[in-house]
Amino acid sequence: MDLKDRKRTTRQRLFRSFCCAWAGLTLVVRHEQNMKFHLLAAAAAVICGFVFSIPLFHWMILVVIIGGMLALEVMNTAVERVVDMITEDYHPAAEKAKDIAAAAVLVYSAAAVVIGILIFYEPVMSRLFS
Ligand SMILES: Nc1ncnc2c1ncn2[C@@H]1O[C@H](COP(=O)(O)OP(=O)(O)OP(=O)(O)O)[C@@H](O)[C@H]1O
Repeated sequence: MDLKDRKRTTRQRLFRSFCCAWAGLTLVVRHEQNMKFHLLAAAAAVICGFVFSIPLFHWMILVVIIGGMLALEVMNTAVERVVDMITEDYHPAAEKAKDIAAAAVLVYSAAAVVIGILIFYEPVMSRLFS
């Protein structure tokens, strides 16, 4: 913490932290293709939630899954940026770091798909065959 930061009140520091986090989020949304895809998938899940009138508990699961997915994509982008800052040349360690960060997103995406099926299978089937 520098001298300028120490002079700030707690509320000012909190507000500044929020502004930095917001700037990071808008950066990822604007520049990352994968984030746009995740947002589209999240919007589709929310629309399906309304269409099939899923219960409150399922909404809660959906919110956790969507929030986790977006947060993980943000962290993946942060890892990519840090690696790019360290080296722009090909480096096996850079490759491993980026691949491992991407693997975290892949694992969570697979879990999200399974949960999506568990939530929507029954309402979709009953709508189709009723
Ligand atoms: N400096 C590097 N050295 C070695 N391999 C790299 C390096 N940078 C990227 N790679 C390889 O290329 C892949 C894609 O890296 P890149 O930085 O382009 O991410 P990206 O395609 O933008 O990822 P995402 O689609 O998640 O945003 C990495 O997973 C890694 O395998």
